[in-house]
Amino acid sequence: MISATCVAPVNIALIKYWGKRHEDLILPVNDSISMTLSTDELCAKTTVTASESFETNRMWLNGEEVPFEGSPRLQRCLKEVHRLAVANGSQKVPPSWKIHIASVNNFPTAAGLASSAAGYACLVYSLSRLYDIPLNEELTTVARQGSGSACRSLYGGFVQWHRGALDDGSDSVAKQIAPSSHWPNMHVLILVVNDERKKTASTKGMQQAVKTSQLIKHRVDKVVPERITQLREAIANHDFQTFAEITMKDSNQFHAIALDTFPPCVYMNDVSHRIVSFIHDYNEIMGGYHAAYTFDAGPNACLYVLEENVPHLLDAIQKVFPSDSFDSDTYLRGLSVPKVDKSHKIDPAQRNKIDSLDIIAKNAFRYIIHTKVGEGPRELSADNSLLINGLPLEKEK
Ligand SMILES: Nc1ncnc2c1ncn2[C@@H]1O[C@H](COP(=O)(O)OP(=O)(O)OP(=O)(O)O)[C@@H](O)[C@H]1O
Ligand SMILES: C[C@@](O)(CCOP(=O)(O)OP(=O)(O)O)CC(=O)O
Repeated sequence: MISATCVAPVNIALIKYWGKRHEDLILPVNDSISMTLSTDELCAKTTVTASESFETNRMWLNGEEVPFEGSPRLQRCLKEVHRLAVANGSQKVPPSWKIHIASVNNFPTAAGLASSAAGYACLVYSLSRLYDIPLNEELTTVARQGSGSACRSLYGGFVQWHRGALDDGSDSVAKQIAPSSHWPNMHVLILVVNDERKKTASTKGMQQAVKTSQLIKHRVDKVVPERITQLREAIANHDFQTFAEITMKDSNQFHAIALDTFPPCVYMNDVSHRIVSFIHDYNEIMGGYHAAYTFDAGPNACLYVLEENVPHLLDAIQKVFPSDSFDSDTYLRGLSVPKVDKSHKIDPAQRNKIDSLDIIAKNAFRYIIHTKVGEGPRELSADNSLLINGLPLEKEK
């Protein structure tokens, strides 16, 4: 019996992947760029065990067994790992051995916080450790076939998923643009919006967009290629102004395409739109971009902000979106935030303008996660295993 246990990060796209040119191979219609978030705050953790004595492949997600054979995406990932093991001459795991997988997310699953990206990246990375396959571009093509955005979570820092041109998808790979150490003060606040409404799953939503949206063609042919070049340059130059503008415009365009889909897909809600409007007001008061929003296929906002501006932004958020739980231990999660004091050199005129902003909504967020740019997946020691003798910890007892 052999095992590997790993953690993998969430990534949030700055230029969105939306639309496939091949459903099964998960080949996108456009390139995308994301930032990987630190695993200290958000991560998937997975143990994979292979044994001669296992009769079937099995998987447990957050403690509950999920049908392995009923999931074509899981099966495709395993099949691809087997193929790479042969190609790399790795004989660590005999091909006839079945595997057991246990995975947990330290944040809500399927709540629009990119659990599928962290989850499939973690699965594929753990399998690569088990089968002794190197982490390289080819491995990103395997994660891509679990969930498209997962290929970007195999690297830390800033990552580009190249759409590729080949029919077999072998050139549709993720590559790191810059490591997390390149822009270490790039922080993120995730505003988890109070909303239990069910969304249209990303897979379905983008399928409908490709079929029915007329705007998506213009985005793919014209807008994204220009933005990719500009954003790469902005990242290289630590140019937060261009970074922020492209990020916000691309989020808006993605949601415009979702609305241009027929029937339309509505992912943002009223609170999301109020956050957008607040960030524009805030940036105007500050005389430049101090924060940039982006929204995935759900109402939660992800705000990019430089570390030195976090306390002031959070202070302003609490002014306009006051929460009764602000001082509770569970409202502000993740990295600690120093209180705003005199060391935050804010022009008194700006201070006054922020202070005079009206309350927009009370108790609009369930909680806020403060995190930052982070590293790619990593292997943990055996004492972190989620499986004992091939069964999840609690089932074994
Ligand atoms: N740790 C994990 N290991 C393996 N698969 C996972 C893991 N976490 C989530 N998944 C898969 O991802 C699915 C959830 O993906 P879904 O796209 O619905 O939500 P999300 O990724 O949280 O949100 P979004 O894609 O909108 O950001 C789960 O049903 C499961 O199949
Ligand atoms: C809005 C997005 O988060 C869409 C992510 O879509 P998925 O990667 O979840 O879709 P599938 O490939 O069908 O599994 C934008 C992005 O991450 O680029």
